[in-house]
Amino acid sequence: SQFCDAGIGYGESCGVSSSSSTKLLIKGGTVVNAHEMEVADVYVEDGIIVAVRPNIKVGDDVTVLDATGKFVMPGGIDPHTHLDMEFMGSGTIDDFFSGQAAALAGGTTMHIDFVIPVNGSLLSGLEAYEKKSKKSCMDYGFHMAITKWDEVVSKEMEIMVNEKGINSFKFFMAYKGSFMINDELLLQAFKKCKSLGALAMVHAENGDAVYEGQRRMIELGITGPEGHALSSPQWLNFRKRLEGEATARAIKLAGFVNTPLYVVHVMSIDAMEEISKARKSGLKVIGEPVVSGLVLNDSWLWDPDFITAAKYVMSPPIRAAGHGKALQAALSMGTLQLVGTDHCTFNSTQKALGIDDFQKIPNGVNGIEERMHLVWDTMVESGQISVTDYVRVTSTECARIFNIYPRKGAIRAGSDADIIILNPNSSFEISAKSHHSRSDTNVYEGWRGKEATAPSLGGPWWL
Ligand SMILES: NC(=O)NCCC(=O)O
Ligand SMILES: [Zn+2]
Repeated sequence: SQFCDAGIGYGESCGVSSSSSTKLLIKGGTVVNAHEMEVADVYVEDGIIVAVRPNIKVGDDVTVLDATGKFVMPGGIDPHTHLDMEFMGSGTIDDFFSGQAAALAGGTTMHIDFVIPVNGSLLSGLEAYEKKSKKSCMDYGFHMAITKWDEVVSKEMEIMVNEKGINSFKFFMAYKGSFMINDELLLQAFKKCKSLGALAMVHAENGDAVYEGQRRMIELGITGPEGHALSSPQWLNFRKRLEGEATARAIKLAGFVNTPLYVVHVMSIDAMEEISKARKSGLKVIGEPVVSGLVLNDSWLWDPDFITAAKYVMSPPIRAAGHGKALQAALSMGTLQLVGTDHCTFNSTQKALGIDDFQKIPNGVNGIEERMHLVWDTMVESGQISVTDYVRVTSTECARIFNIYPRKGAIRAGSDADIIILNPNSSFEISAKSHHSRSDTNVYEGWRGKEATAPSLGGPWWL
């Protein structure tokens, strides 16, 4: 699975400097010698784990040769990213190289990106992404975003599944006038997923009502980023309810077709409760919170400085304080299953497109570099989940859902040597000045993260 020269050491091929704590465990994914075999815990040859000390467990203190690293874990897998996507007319600032450098620096060793069709064509979209991903320096996979629905798209889905190995499709119930498809089409799309054995994913918001609410905000003279959260004059922050409504609708339609459903970027209590109800009733529904939804709150959208407020604009919107805590609790109880990022960055100049009208602010926030750190601090250090659960929600669950396990998501003989070492006793300050993303802002500016290192063996995960 190596795009990069196997002789390259940890992270270096993406310009991510490695810390001394990993140097000797795996050197360039290849080094194993007799002396090291006696004292190391995990032995690697050509990027594959060939042996693991018996009984080694996640969270054990490990012998990392010549190092002080503490916890050894399978590399993180980010189930939901947007690198190099053209979104609402403005290309994201991170491409496969910078976005992946950011991922590796933060301990995520594989990501699954959304291919955006070109003029609705899945094949053209994939072709474009295959070209872009030549700049790749770590393992990746693809989901396909579906931005319109017709017979051609339906046929192309067959090609995606049968010939291209892409078997998860994201449908947009929001972004009226661009990506959104209505219920009639969504039902057909779910039926198609069912017939192909593919996984249907949804961006769940009531796009018609969000559109209407946004227009009302503009009529009321609310043109700033706070209008993004407040898209209805009836109730403050009514928009979160529209996420719950759409989540329930998608669940019911998928249930009607009897096909599993994956809800991406679950941001509100309302949506989470719908997922919880569905799972209790036996429906196959997976809920993915993203880091921004777990740890941030919408107060930033009221910041008087436009550039500060605009960097927090994403959809569904970051919610009022309280939603994040509830999503954390749901993650700890297994109501929500895994943590993604929806990493989709725009720099200040791009965000400034919406200076007079919040509807024109490109939607998206960073997170791929911060995911492992912030989930650790928020969930493990606070005592909400164990170290083992941390591995599950950041790595193993994703590998299982997307059929990558046990090649990824485990430290065992035969698995890829995507290993990270996290030192909970050493931390650093997150900042746009030092992060690896190309964005000139960071929504976690000033937060702290724990030191982690990751190898950088890259390429499509299936090679
Ligand atoms: N989430 C977001 O605001 N940006 C990326 C596009 C999407 O997934 O909705
Ligand atoms: Zn989305």
